[in-house]
Amino acid sequence: MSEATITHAPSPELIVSLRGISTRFGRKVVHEGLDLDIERGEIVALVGGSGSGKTTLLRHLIGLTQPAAGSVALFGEDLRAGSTRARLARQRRYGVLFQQGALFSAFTVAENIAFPLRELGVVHPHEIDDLIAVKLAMVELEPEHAVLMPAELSGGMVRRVALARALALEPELLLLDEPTAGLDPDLSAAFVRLILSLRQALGLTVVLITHDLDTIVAMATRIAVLADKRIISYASLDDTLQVEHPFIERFFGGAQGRRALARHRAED
Ligand SMILES: Nc1ncnc2c1ncn2[C@@H]1O[C@H](COP(=O)(O)OP(=O)(O)OP(=O)(O)O)[C@@H](O)[C@H]1O
Repeated sequence: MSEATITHAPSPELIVSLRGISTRFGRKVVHEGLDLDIERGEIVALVGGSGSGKTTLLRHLIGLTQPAAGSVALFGEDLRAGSTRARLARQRRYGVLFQQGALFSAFTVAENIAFPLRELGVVHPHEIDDLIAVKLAMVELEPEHAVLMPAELSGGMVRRVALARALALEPELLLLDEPTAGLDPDLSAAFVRLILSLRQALGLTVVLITHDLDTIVAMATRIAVLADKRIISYASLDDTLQVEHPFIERFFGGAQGRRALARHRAED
C-alpha cells in the first residue's frame, strides 16, 4: 500500500483522562481503580448513588483533592506536571459551577462574575465591566442585575450568575455539580436550554453531576455510571439502559426515570 492511501482516523482529543484512581478517607474506600476518558465536545452526565464519590471525583479533576493512587490529566496534561504558571494557564481552561451556585454572599453579582478575572489577573481592569456585561447577557440576565446581592436573587438567577462566573474565562471545559437541583421543572428546562446553546456557541465540553433524569435525557451525549467504586458503564442513554446493574435498574426504572424515558422516546 502506498503511503498516500493510508488513512488514519483522527484520534479524538481527550479533555479529561482519569486512570487507576483510588481514593480513601480514613478506612473508607471511595474509588478503586477508576478509569474515565472524556472527549472534546461531549456532555457527560456522571451519575451514582449518594456518597458514591461523584463530587470527590470532580474535586480531583480540578486539583482540589488528590487521589491516593492513579493519575488525572486535563487537556492532555497530567495535573501533577508543570510549573505554577502552567497550572494557572490550565485553570483558565475550565469553569466550575459548584452545588447550589455557591456565590460569595458579600459580593454583588458583578463582583462574583469578575472574581476569576481578577484572581487570575488575565484581564485588564478597564475591560472587566465590559466583560461582566457580556457574561450577564450570555446567561440572559439584565445589566441592572449587576448591582444586586446574592440574597436578592431567585434560585434560577443564582444559578445563572454562577454559570456566568464559570464562563468568565471562556473555558473549554465546564464542570457542573447538580446544576438544576432545587429548581422547579420550568427553570430546570430553561437552564438546560441555556447550557445547550452555550455549548453550541462556545464548543464546550461539559461534565455534569446530576440526579435529575430530565436533565440527563435532555443533555447527555454519554452517561458515566459510578458504582462499586469505579465507572461501571460509560455509554449513550440507550446503551446504558441495556446494562444489567442494580443501580442502573433503580435509577432509570423508578417513576421519574420511566417518565423521563417516555418523554425522550416520544420526542425521537
Ligand atoms: N473530606 C472528606 N473527609 C472524609 N470523608 C469524605 C470527605 N469528602 C467526602 N467524603 C466521603 O466520601 C464519600 C463520597 O462523597 P461525595 O461527596 O464525593 O459523594 P457524592 O457521590 O457526590 O454524593 P451525593 O450525591 O450525596 O452528593 C462519602 O461517603 C463522603 O462522606
